Amino acid sequence: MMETSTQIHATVEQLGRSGDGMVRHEGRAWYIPGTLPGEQLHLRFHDGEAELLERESTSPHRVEAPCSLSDLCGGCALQHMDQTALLEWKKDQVKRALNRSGFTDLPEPALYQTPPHSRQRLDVALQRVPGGIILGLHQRGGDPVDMTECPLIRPELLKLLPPLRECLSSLGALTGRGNLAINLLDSGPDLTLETPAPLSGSDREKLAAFARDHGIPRITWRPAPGRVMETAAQTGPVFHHFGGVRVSPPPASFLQASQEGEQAIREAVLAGLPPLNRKDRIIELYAGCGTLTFPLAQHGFVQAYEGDRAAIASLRAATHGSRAEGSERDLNRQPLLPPELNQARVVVLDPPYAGSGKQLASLLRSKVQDVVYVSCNPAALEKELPALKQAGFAVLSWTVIDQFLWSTDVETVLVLSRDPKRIRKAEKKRKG
Ligand SMILES: C[S@@+](CC[C@H](N)C(=O)[O-])C[C@H]1O[C@@H](n2cnc3c(N)ncnc32)[C@H](O)[C@@H]1O
Repeated sequence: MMETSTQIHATVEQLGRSGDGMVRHEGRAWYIPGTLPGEQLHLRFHDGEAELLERESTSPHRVEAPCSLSDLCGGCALQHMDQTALLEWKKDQVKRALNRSGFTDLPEPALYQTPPHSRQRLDVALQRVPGGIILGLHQRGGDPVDMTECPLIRPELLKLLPPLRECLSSLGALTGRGNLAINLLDSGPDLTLETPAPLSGSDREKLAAFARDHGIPRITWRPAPGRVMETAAQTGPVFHHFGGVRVSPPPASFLQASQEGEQAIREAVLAGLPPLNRKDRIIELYAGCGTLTFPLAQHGFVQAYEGDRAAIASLRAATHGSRAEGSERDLNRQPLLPPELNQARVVVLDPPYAGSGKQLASLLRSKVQDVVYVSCNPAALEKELPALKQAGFAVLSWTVIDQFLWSTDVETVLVLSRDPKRIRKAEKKRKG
């Protein structure tokens, strides 16, 4: 059978959720990587696929990618877009989610963008290849790309990569594919390594020597995520500070992507609290190991809930002398119920990427008037916002934080209230 192909000229209408330019052809949307809104494209459609033959015009927001790996590495989808336009696009995504959910009369948002070289968390794939290993992020749907440069990560992490590559390539346990998570903590880089085979005695010696030589307090090993971990090397205490409180995060624990992003989130959350007495209760849901708990504890008594056993154990161990307590709870299976939530003057929630599901439904049935919602996914937010609107909440303020520079991810802090007095006050301030 003869294959048919069609050629067209089309203009990119908008960016899709993955950051690819969207054009319409024969009633359907097609997504073309590396293109920007307003750009004119010459395309060929062949076998159900769109091929970019030529970009015939250039968006004023197009810039040269700061990284020579940008076409290959799947870590960044939008390095070819200037940072101001990128932040504006992220803001528009959140605004659309709010508007579609019925929140139309909105205050101006606060915007924040983290600078390059600020990422403090890195999760890289490892792959044994002839003569060594590849250490880097996956191409879109493909093999990892060796991270020989990266404009995202902190310089300390970048500097660590060449000796790390050398050390890991000498490990017998890395027989095929593996993974490495690095959290840059106050105590130094905390490494969690996954390899297909168990570590041998000689592997452990190499890791211990690497930890000693490079100021790494801890290297942990596990066969796969969720499996039992063991300490492969420990040269000193592991710690990090949240709101001035010293916490000992578990291996591969959740940490905000950058210190700057964490600060922006923290400031937006604290600024969104209603007036509080020190005795007032703040219920914090999805607390991790205490990023927001300890700063919140300076404003009220915090009851923090978290499902990850190791994370909540580290939070609880740090609560001594602070005005916070932590409880382990799977908030999907056992959401906090309205009578429990009603004890709170304000609820702060920072759910995972998928959103807060049943927990939000229970929150909306409670009498809680004030909520600060931290979201890392506008799509999940869009699913949950209509119920908040229906339950009588208004958006008092919203902050869009681009802490995942050059990716499509967006962090948002929404300050919501259904307290008529607080809503009126916010409106008065906004309009007058
Ligand atoms: C986006 S992180 C926020 C953590 C913390 N607020 C911070 O800023 O570091 C989401 C947290 O939700 C926790 N989590 C995910 N699913 C959960 C569940 N079903 N019940 C309770 N916690 C859960 C994760 O372990 C993670 O710590």
